[in-house]
Amino acid sequence: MRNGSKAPREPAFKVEGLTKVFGTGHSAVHALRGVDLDIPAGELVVLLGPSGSGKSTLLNILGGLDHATEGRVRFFKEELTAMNDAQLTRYRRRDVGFVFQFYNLMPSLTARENVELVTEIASDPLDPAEALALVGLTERLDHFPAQLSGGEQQRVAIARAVAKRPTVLFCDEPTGALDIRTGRSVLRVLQDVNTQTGATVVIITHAAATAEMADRVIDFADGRVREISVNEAKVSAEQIQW
Ligand SMILES: Nc1ncnc2c1ncn2[C@@H]1O[C@H](COP(=O)(O)OP(=O)(O)OP(=O)(O)O)[C@@H](O)[C@H]1O
Repeated sequence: MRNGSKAPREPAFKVEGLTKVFGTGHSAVHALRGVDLDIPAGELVVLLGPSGSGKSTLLNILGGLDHATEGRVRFFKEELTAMNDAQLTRYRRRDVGFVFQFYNLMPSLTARENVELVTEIASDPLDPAEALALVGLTERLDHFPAQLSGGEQQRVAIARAVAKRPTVLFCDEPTGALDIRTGRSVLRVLQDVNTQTGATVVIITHAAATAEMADRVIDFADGRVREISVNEAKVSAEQIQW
């Protein structure tokens, strides 16, 4: 049995009949067409699927950045789809970290200061140096983004996202701008965040091999879940075969 003798994990997210339509009439785009899925708390989940299949739309709704057209999303005991904008903002601030393909660091601030932007407004944050140690950047605390490689900048962005101790970390193409070796080191950091902080980590990627390190792989096609597979023998990021 997966997870040894442990009981199945409680769902962090329970998604039922989720649809999202952008626009109306002839120009309507059906980005999600009735999605049902569970994301168990503490798992590392990879979302795969062709361009335009609805992955980012799902992530944006789960992350409280966008509203569903129909259907329900439950986050533990709370219903995200019943929240107003103020409640969604509170949910994002308290529970959610985001990592995107481009790092969005402030160029005039050091690595430590970029992380401090978040820790200064979070309620029970990690120390910025501790967050940067978690991503292996202890030696780079006082470097500016221009003095860091792409992979290092992405690791600062991950430190910034995890410094507020999010319950869930959403990553949209986190290795999309990186070469294979650097991408692998960033995936390793996401794996460490998952195991060391217990955060649920959801990664969108076009690199199908990333699925090898996931607990669960959700394959999208045309706004629907095509397949969900549980990975019985996940590997560490270094062992991924590209
Ligand atoms: N704000 C928007 N307005 C109109 N259509 C949108 C909007 N956002 C997304 N779409 C459309 O919804 C569909 C799903 O897009 P989405 O970005 O979720 O796909 P994706 O699987 O994440 O693609 P990619 O891998 O290229 O990022 C696409 O047809 C897209 O053009």
